Amino acid sequence: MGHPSAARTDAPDPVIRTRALTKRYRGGQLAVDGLDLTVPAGSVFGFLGPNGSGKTTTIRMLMGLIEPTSGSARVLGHPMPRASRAVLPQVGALIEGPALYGFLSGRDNLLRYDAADPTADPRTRRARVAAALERVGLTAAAGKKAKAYSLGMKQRLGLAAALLQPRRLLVLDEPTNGLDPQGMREIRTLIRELAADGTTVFLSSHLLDEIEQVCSHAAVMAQGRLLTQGAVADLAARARGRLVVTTPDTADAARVLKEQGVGDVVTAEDQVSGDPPDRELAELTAALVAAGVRVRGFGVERASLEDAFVALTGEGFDVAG
Ligand SMILES: Nc1ncnc2c1ncn2[C@@H]1O[C@H](COP(=O)(O)OP(=O)(O)OP(=O)(O)O)[C@@H](O)[C@H]1O
Repeated sequence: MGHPSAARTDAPDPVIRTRALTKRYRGGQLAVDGLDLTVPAGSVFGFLGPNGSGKTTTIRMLMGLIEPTSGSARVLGHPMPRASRAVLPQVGALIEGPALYGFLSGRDNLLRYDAADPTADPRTRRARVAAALERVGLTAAAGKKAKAYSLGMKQRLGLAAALLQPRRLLVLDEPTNGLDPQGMREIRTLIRELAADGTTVFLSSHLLDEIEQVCSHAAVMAQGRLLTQGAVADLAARARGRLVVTTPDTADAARVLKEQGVGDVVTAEDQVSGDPPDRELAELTAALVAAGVRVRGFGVERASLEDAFVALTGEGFDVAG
């Protein structure tokens, strides 16, 4: 610290960094509130939050589509929206569903899209379109009219449009929204492949399990504010797992666990669970056995990202919508 020129030679600059980024819409709605986001290079970064938590508003600010009310955003090291013209050609974006012409084939949609891009080389257009179609698995369907495409195929065509040029960053807003499980799997596989090629992927989602499946890093939003961010493994590990005792003697077990300092003891059928105390678990089993509790199972269940979310907010993750 204190030596900016030396700092530059350290870890690569984050691909996205925001400082106190805030957006208040004209109607007065505070959609994003003092957001400090850091997206490391090479990550698959999940931007997680229930509907209305400010994800799309943040993405629109990052892409220079709307001005922040206050605070700042840097993408690929440059300030947005000021450096949009330098930054956006290096960013592939899929926001609010791809804009497609239904009467054109998938291939012709991409040719047209590429022709509208002043930075795209017309001499390599056909080859780049063919490569992008191949990349998303649409080569066989390339001649079909886009209106005949399934939602999943349309979404893949949108991704192909984002991949017509080499990109350092892909920004995908709810890329699996509305897709059936098969379509979701296809998009997730594609995201993993793109990340393996070294592209940083920033994707928003309201699905916890999606983030756990594809992302290396995540940020959790609620009501416009950042609750936490970091490596997915660390986020889950930060939430302590639940101690679970399986026994026919649930009332006795619950009493003993409380006496032993276990918090938040909950009984459900033949199981009693609670927050594990900071002490030797063997002492707990000994106390249970000494009290005559028949212990059929005893262990600490690994915490999931959902546990971490619940621990942070004190409420469940709303996956509705
Ligand atoms: N153009 C707008 N004018 C006024 N308020 C808006 C506008 N766009 C979004 N909002 C409000 O800002 C808040 C955040 O919305 P935003 O779309 O960013 O959330 P989100 O997390 O992306 O949710 P979703 O997944 O539903 O898109 C919401 O309360 C929303 O109603």
